[in-house]
This record gives sequence, structure tokens and C-alpha cells, in this order.
Amino acid sequence: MDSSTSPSPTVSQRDQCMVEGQVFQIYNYFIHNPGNQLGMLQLQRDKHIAFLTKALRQLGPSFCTLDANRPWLCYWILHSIALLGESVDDELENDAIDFLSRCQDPNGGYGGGPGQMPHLATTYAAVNSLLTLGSDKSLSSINRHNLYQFFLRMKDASGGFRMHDAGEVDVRACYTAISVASVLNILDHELVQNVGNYISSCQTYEGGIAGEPGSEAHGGYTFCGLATMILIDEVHRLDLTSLIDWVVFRQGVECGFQGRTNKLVDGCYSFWQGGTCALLQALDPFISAKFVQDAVERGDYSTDSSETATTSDLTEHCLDGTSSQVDETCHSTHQGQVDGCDQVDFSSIGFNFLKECGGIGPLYHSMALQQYILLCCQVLDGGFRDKPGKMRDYYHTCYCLSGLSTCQYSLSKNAASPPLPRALSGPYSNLLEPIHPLYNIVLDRYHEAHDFFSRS
Ligand SMILES: CC(C)=CCC/C(C)=C/CC/C(C)=C/COP(=O)(O)OP(=O)(O)O
Ligand SMILES: [Zn+2]
Repeated sequence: MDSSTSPSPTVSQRDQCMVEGQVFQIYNYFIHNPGNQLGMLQLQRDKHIAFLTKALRQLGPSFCTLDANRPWLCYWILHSIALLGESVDDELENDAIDFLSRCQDPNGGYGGGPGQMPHLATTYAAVNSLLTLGSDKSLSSINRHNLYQFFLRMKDASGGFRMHDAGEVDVRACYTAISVASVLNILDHELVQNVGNYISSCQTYEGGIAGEPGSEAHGGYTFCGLATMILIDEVHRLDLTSLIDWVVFRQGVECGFQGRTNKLVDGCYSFWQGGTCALLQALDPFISAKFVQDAVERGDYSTDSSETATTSDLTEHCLDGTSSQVDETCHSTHQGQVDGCDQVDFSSIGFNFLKECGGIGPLYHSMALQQYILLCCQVLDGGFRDKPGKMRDYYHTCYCLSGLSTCQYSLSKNAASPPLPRALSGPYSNLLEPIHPLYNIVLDRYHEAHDFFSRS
């Protein structure tokens, strides 16, 4: 064909080739240097800590860069350091608490900097940063009474939340409000009312969840929507079968995840999509039971006790000894089978979720994802990136590490179980701290915060 008449590749096709080319080169090296496999898969822990600590120092002491994203920078950096099993020194900790306190609005919520309008996204980032710092000074700096008033003010008639006064209503806003209210133990029926209607209306024909009704399903919003539905005890209202179908097909040949259909893979989706898979994995006993119930309702199984399988046999089989844990978490997911299920105790949902049993193993190729993160996203001098050819940044460092941690614990029975060596790609020194998958906070910091806010 005459090249002048052949269609030229689109930018995204060229990008795709570049990524595939670089991934291919990395794999080629990997395959032809088997002796070096462990070395190439080594997490450059010290380099990452140095990269992150330097950034935190450059932000302080007054965090005076001109940026409305400063609470996010705090969260991405502090959470990454915590995932790597490190903590910051007292001076940095005090600077961060003072700075975040100055971002707190007198009427509740946190802005992007001192004196800036409070915003749900920066509120989530500021609160998660303070929980990650974890000291009494840090936790008691959060004004929960004013925060609750701010959340009520952001509540929209649709059931969703606005990101800020007169701002947009979307699934991100629902997640950030509900996640913070849940972890601070201020979640109640007034905040929860109709949130489930709003999130359900954002699940698309593909199975994933969009940012708002009528938009395209996307990994970031899917994590936010699913986590929110779990935290408000309404996950049964989503079509979980099609959600699983959608998310598992988002892992590409490069081994990383893409955020949406026909887009490029990107390291940050290791958490948004990998975290979605982890939540679904923990919900497996409930999903299996629902699957059986639906099959029986369709007439695929007989409920006649003389037949080989009955509803209760199959449900019992699917729950396989975990039913008490499921009952504790998924009150209404059992559609009235649990006594008192109309009295949802929002304060215990996040905590009880950790007891869930992910007996089925990961829903994605966890070893391959770890290889994508370590081989293609890790910058050997410290930090992580979207993909080869891109620059490292704190956002991708945070979400590549969060995704890596999720992979490493993906074979563990529940949050209290130790990690299994065979779940780990690379040497054992790669092991990160586990996270609470609903909030994306390191697990022991979550427990400290949970104790603190259960007392007060
Ligand atoms: C807690 C919180 C605030 C969560 C935010 C969740 C999140 C990451 C949402 C994604 C937003 C979005 C549509 C990105 C698409 O960017 P793109 O078009 O550049 O990327 P793509 O090509 O990969 O889709
Ligand atoms: Zn990204």
C-alpha cells in the first residue's frame, strides 16, 4: 500500500508501541539473565526512602510551595514511607501536623493549603496523613465535630456528595467523605442516606463504576465506588459478577493494569484495580452465596431436598466456615437473614472487614503485576512511575507501593495472617507493610486510629 495513503498511527498507538517495546526489552533482559532475576526484582528500599524523605524535607518547615495539593503530597509521601516500614523524625512529624492543622477550615474540612477552601479530596489526604503519623498529637488535631458538619454541608439531594461548596458531585466525593467519616467513627445514617442509590447509578454496562452517571467505567472510580458500598453495607446492590468480569480483564499483556478499556497500562492502577480485586476477593464468601441464590432463583438448582444440591447446601459450601464473619460485616448483604440487619452499626464495618476470608486467592495475576511494578515502574534511583519513559512522581510512588503491598498479601487468609513467601515476587526483603484495603492506610496505623476514635 502506498504509504502516503496508509493511515498514520494515532498518538495512543505510538505510545502503546513504545510501552510494549520497552516492556519487551526489559523482559528479554530478564529472561536471558536468569541469574540476575532476584537482583532485577529487588525493591530499592533505601533509595525510595531517601527520595521520599528528601521530598518531605523540601516541603518543610512551612510547606510553602505554591500548590493546592500539599495535603496530597503529604499523604503520598508519608504513606509510602510507612509502607516501606519507616517513620519520620519528630521534627518532620511536628512540621506536618502544624501544616495540616493550618489547612483545617474553622468550619470543618481541610483545604489544599492554609486559608484555602475546604475540599473533600484534600480532607481525605490530610486525615489519612495524620492517621499515618499516628501520634496522639496528630490524631487529636482533627476536629471531628466540625468535620461532620462539613460533610453534612457537602451532602447533595441525589445522595452523593459535592467535592466542595458548589462543587461537582461524583463517586470520588462519596468515597472521600464516607471513608474519612468511617475511619473517624462519625459515620451515621444521615451521611449514608441515598449514597447507595448514587453509586449504583454509576455502575456501567461494562461492569465497572464511572465517576458520575452516564460516564465511562474507570479503575479509580471503581475502587472508590466499591469501597464506599462496602463501608455503607450496601455492596449487594452492585452487580458484582459483571464488576469482577470488568476488572479482571483490565490486566494487560504488559502485566500491569489499565484504568479503562483500550487505554494504556499504568502503575497507579496496580492499586486502583488491584485494590478493587482485593476487596472483591474478601467478599468472595458473600459473592459465592449470592451466585448460588441467583442460580436457584433462575431454576438452575433445585431446592428439593431429594436433589443433589440445595440452596442451603450450596450456600453453606460457599461460606465454608466463614459465615459468622460474613454476617458480622455484610448485615444486609444477606437480605434479612441476619437478625437486626436493619440496625447497621457503621462503626464496626471497616474493622470487621479485616476478618473477611479471601480463601479464593487473588483474582488477578499477582506475580506478574509485581513484576510490572518492580521492573517497569520502579526507578532504580528511588521512586516509581506510570510506565517506562515517564518521570517518577510521588503519586505513582504511593500507588505502586500500595499495589505492591496488596499483591504481597494476596494469598493471606485475612489481615491478621502472616504473608506467605510464595506470594512474594523477588527477595523476602521486598516485603512491605500490609494496608487496610478500604482506606489505604498501613494496617497498624489503622488499628491505632480505630482504638483512639473508639474511645473518644
Ligand atoms: C481517593 C481519590 C480522590 C481517588 C481518585 C480516583 C482516580 C484515580 C480517579 C481517576 C480519574 C480519571 C478519570 C483519570 C483518567 O485519567 P487519564 O485519562 O489521564 O488516564 P487513563 O488513560 O489511564 O484513563
Ligand atoms: Zn497513573
